[in-house]
Amino acid sequence: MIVTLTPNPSHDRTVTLTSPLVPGAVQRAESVISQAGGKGVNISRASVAAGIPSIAVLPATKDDPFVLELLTAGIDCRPVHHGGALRVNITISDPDGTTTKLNSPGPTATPEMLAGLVEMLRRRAASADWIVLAGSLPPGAPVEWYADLVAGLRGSSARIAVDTSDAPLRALVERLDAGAPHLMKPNGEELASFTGGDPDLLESDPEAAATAALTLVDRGVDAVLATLGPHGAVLVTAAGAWHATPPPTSVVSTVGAGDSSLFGYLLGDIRNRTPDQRLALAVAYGSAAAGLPGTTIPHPSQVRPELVSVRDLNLTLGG
Ligand SMILES: O=P(O)(O)OC[C@@]1(O)O[C@H](CO)[C@@H](O)[C@@H]1O
Repeated sequence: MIVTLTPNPSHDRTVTLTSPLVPGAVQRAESVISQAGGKGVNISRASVAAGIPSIAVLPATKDDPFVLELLTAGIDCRPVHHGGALRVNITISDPDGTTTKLNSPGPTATPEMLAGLVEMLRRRAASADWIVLAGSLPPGAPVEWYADLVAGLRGSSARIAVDTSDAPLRALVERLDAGAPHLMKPNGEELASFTGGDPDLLESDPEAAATAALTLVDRGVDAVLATLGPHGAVLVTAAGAWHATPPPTSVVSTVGAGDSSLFGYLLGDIRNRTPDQRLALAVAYGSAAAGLPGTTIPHPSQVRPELVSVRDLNLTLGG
């Protein structure tokens, strides 16, 4: 069972263009689609599609069409009451797969809503293999909210994964000594945000990304899955470091690729796969997602781990 928390879910609206986006121009869209999204929601979708039970915890009113969309898709969605209207995030998809994303701040969180989310997670923790805390925090949530949540959940039997960015990520990294998650999934830019490295270098150089990820492992994180866009991903644990290269992919929309990768890793873990096999599943899930429109999350039948090549980085560990 995977329990996901999406404290700032979004209606993902994807505008598909027939010619590349030109800032300042009037352009006609080929199509516009809307999907209930947010990082944890996407992971719950992938999980249910793969036959792994999942609960999606998020703030919303019970009768919000967002909640109804998820329930209709077979996702066990547990909304915690929040009066504010959910945000709309816009994706502009160019014909060559270039993805431009405009993410809104979302409604302001109240202390009651935040406490309700924590309580809902605590109640579900005992039955979960993994609890995934994912995405941005809504306005009004303290930046150290995830860090506190990880420290509070560490006593439960579930393992904890975190995928966030910006100030909440930096606050979590600052406070790893008070309680580290079992898994973190930064991308190159996020690694750079707390190591001070060059984001482009970290995305394109797997050895550099693995060295940056190792700083988290040295501070108590069991595994770091660093997704590197077209350059695949690296996995770093106390036992080793691996890099996986994706198969050639015709990119349609990169939205949800990172969430799909994170789910692929969790799926491999739940199925007791070796670390390199988990990494191959993560990269296969990510590239399958990149080949699908908008925030569409792949079904296992679309995922080809056998086309992913994995190499051992032979990183010097524990030094
Ligand atoms: O603004 P956040 O919470 O960081 O990210 C939100 C978001 O971009 O993440 C998902 C893709 O990973 C989308 O479904 C959603 O729009």
